[in-house]
Amino acid sequence: MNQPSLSYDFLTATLQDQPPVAREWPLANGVTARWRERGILELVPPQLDDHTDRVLISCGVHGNETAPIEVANGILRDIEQGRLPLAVHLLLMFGNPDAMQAGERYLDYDMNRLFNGQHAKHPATREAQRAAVLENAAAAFFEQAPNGCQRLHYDLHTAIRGSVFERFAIYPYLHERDYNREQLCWLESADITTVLLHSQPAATFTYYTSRHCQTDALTLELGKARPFGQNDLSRFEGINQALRRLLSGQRDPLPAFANERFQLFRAKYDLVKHSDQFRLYLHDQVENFTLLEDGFVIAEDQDVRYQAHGGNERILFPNPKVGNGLRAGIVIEPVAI
Ligand SMILES: O=C(O)CCC(=O)N[C@@H](CCC(=O)O)C(=O)O
Ligand SMILES: [Zn+2]
Repeated sequence: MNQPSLSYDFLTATLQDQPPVAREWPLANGVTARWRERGILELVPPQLDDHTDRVLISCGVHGNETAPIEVANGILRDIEQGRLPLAVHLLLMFGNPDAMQAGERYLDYDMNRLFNGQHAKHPATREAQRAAVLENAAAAFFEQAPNGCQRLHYDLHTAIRGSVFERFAIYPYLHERDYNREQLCWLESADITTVLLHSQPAATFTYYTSRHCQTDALTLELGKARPFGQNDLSRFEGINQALRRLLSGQRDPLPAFANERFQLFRAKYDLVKHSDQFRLYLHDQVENFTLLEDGFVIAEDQDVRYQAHGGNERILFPNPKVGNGLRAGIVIEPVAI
């Protein structure tokens, strides 16, 4: 890749594993680009001080979730060409380039189950090595953040199934920290009002940066996963415009948080696939957030039976094809904060 043509070429260069000729080069409007690793680019704004916010945008952690990659790449192109000013310190990551190239969720192991140190348990997989690279790059980026600045991480995904609520966010488990209502209102400005609040630590990228880099981190599920070129990007305009406002320093005042404007859910428990005997009693067309009738047997695995209670529970990410020991779905219930 040569210096002057960054944006679309950065995606192409990432896919083809071609590093740029220089590690640092200037873009329009006084922005500096720094190549960190394959698929990891830091953009330094022209005005940098102790209050400049740090924003990590990651996408392609699952290689077949292409719409967020196209959105991020469009933003990158507009910063490069001077159509979008940059007012934050930005780290952009294309998560799993080899899986993106192959059009697959992952090659050896689901990378979003390998953060928070879990990569050490699967050292032979390509995703473990990449997860360690992403963790280190994120940690280095946020370690250098001055005390007074906001640390934000948005990990952009699309889901395997259709969804009762087309777009939703996932808040990683916060331990003793409280939910950031401003972040929830920012989501609303991106047309996302459905949020799952996780109830336990996880090996996801957002849990890692939230816990270890003190970020306000959210996994965003922005629609259904489709191959490159087959996305209707008009359905992603909410997040596209919200990210552009954030990056360019347009901070319009947001209305105060109120539970009534959101559909909030908490994760009650995971359906875990313990063995090859795991049977899921939901057909492939069942959408995310489908209500589960009281008493319905959701899944069975040898002597374990997962059964719905109360009629208020819903199912999220049901997937019987995951590896043994992994989450094959989440049972959730409504909550207010
Ligand atoms: O559609 C699916 O079944 C999975 C979509 C997806 O990749 N979701 C993320 C959610 C991460 C989280 O629970 O915080 C994942 O499964 O990694
Ligand atoms: Zn995903």
